[in-house]
Amino acid sequence: MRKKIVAGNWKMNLTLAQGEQLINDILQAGLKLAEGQEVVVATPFPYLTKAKSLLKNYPGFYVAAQNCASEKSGAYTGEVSADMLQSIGVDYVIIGHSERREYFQESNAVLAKKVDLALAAGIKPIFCCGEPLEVRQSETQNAYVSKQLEESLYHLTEEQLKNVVIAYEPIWAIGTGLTASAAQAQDMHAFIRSQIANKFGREAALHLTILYGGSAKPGNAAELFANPDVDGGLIGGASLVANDFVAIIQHLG
Ligand SMILES: O=C(CO)COP(=O)(O)O
Repeated sequence: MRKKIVAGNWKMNLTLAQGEQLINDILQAGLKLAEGQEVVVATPFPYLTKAKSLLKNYPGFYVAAQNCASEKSGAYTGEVSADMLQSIGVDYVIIGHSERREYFQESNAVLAKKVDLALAAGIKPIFCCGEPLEVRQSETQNAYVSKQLEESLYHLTEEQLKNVVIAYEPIWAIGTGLTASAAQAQDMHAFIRSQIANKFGREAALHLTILYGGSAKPGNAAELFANPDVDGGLIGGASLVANDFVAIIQHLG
């Protein structure tokens, strides 16, 4: 069966000391992860090594970067490559978060290159997709998301896709307190799975972990995770509070 994942995206928050405290508080909760369940913490780049060393003796706990470069190496001042992330033991990398798409003009084509470099380095991409409010209001979200998948993932082989996680994050629900309803999440996740089945086959689609992100919190996680095509969450704000993050993980079931 496919993996169930709760991933915390810290974004550009916390000092190293605060991040360390947060991880220690999460570990203190003594979570018992069931077979196939994973917890991922996506920290800022400078904390990844520390996060990895704190989590390395805890089976089922992994670290993620929040981005990687779209080039392999070379004169790209300020960039961090997938190979560098691999060399410090990073397990996952978030690719195509809507904040990167919006503020750093990351196109579907650039994201396809990042996905390729991450996979080549042995790091699993958490590929984000999701529509802005006006697209949802015009009820064209399926076509919008489908194009994101097509242009960044459809060049992969079925074998490569096995190492990709998809996160559906409707932009209108990110940091707004507005959550997609359980039915809206399920509808989109089922749609994404059907698109993947059409392109890569039924087996690949059944194996694919699809996370929901956007104002997920302890109070709505159970309802969201109860849907057959929602395999966990990518959590922003609530991942910065140990008790909330732990409560969300517990709702994985
Ligand atoms: O962007 C998100 C996770 O990547 C979601 O953020 P919030 O949970 O703060 O809405």
